[in-house]
Amino acid sequence: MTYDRSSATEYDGWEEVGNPGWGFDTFEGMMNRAENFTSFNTKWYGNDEDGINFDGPVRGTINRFIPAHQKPWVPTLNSLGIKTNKAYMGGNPLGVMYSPSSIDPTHYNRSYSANAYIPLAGRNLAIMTGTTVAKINLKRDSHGYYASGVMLTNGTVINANLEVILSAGSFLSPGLLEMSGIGNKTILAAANIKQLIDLPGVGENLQDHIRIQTSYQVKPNFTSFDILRYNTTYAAEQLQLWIDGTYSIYDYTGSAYSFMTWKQAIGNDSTLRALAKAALGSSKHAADTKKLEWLSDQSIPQLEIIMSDGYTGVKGYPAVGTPLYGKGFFSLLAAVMHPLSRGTVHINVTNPLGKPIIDPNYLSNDYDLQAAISATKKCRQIATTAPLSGVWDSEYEPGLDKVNTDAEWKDFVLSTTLTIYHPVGTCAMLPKKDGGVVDPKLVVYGTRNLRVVDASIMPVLISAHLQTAVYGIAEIAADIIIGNS
Ligand SMILES: Cc1cc2nc3c(=O)[nH]c(=O)nc-3n(C[C@H](O)[C@H](O)[C@H](O)COP(=O)(O)OP(=O)(O)OC[C@H]3O[C@@H](n4cnc5c(N)ncnc54)[C@H](O)[C@@H]3O)c2cc1C
Repeated sequence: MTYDRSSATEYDGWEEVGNPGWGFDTFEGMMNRAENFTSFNTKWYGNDEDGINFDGPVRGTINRFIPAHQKPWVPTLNSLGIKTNKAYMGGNPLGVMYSPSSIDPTHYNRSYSANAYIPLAGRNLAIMTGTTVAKINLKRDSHGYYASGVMLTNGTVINANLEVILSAGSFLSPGLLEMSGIGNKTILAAANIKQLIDLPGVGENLQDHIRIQTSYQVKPNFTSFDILRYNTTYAAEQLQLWIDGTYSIYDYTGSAYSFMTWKQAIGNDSTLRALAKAALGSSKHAADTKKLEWLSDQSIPQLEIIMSDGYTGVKGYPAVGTPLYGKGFFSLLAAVMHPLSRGTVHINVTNPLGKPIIDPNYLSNDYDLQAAISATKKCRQIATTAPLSGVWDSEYEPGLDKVNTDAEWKDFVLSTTLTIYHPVGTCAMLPKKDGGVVDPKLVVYGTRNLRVVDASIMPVLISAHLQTAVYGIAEIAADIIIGNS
């Protein structure tokens, strides 16, 4: 439920790679349209000059529940040179902050498209739950291919009067195009699907944020979120408070965030920049060239570190019966904002209607690996800096006595790196010659009325969690479609 935005320069970058009308000037307004912001804490945000809005459908809130051991977060980052940023939704996210969550403060549930937008829809919206689309039906006339409708997995055909909008997400939209005969000839041939439109960019260009974390056992005088794992009486009481709409630990969402450049995080960033240059070689791909450019731009975050309450690492919460069972922890989650690895997602050619084959290609170059190592070391530096150093007794993962040398950090990163679930780029909005799948009107190349509207169209991964951008993309699409119809 992290609700944030990247730097203005990154949205501008989407425009610069061949998409007129997609820069921050437009996109900020589109993200604002979706947003209805409430802050209980007027010290954090509170006026629309900060790049926030108060009358859209999706609720954003600075959480009212902040654990006591999280209070040192802002002063600790401040003492490491990271300035407090109270307006980080406005195109400059660098700094340390309490981030909003997409929470509806009237009942402390998640606010999202299903409960925010659908109630606003007209009576002509029909939703078919539990229904899976097998493919888009394409027909050809003298003007070329057009989408005549979709076929469900049970064989039912639904006809389209005007157009078909594909929003199956970064992992499933490419496969639906492939099932429909749009994509790379070799993949379609292997799956026995007749190629109708040659579009080799489908399912390529997969980018994602990688996440690595360290964890700390809090001093006994602090109550961490882990209490819900081992104290069922407390958990039941708190759940009832939440159901009753009263202040409760169940209100908790991650709120302690920070975004920094490599210079801010590690000082001299020349090694990382050299590794990035070497990793990309002579690539002219838009995602590569933009990421390289952004590495030298001191307005763009390269590292995010979140203080996440409760244990959220890889080793696992201590097992029942072990000495640490019943103890509380927090974790510092680091996310590399612009990893250079690009992967793929395609249909499984031996079972095209089954799960897709995802190859995220994580840590496939020395920049990504070194960035992950630097990110994890930064987590420890933050944890061992006052006043945060005063709230914990021991580093549970990886352990102060276990990981110290470069080789140990490398092993730790290689065995514990996760995703933070931000896949983009697999139906990229780029010129066709550059590997694009959709044009700036989100129309799939080679068709005139098939659009993709989801995270897969983002051509370059941005330094933010994705939901606000997905709402912005949907708002732009709505304008384009209404303008067309
Ligand atoms: C675990 C997790 C945590 C996340 N946390 C955050 C966060 O805190 N903050 C944030 O900003 N972002 C977060 N994200 C990212 C964010 O949720 C996604 O970027 C966003 O949902 C992408 O939207 P989308 O419309 O592209 O795809 P989706 O939200 O994936 O929507 C695609 C929809 O298409 C449906 N679909 C797919 N194939 C078919 C088919 N063949 N027939 C019918 N329906 C189909 C799917 O069921 C799904 O409902 C998180 C993601 C994950 C997975």
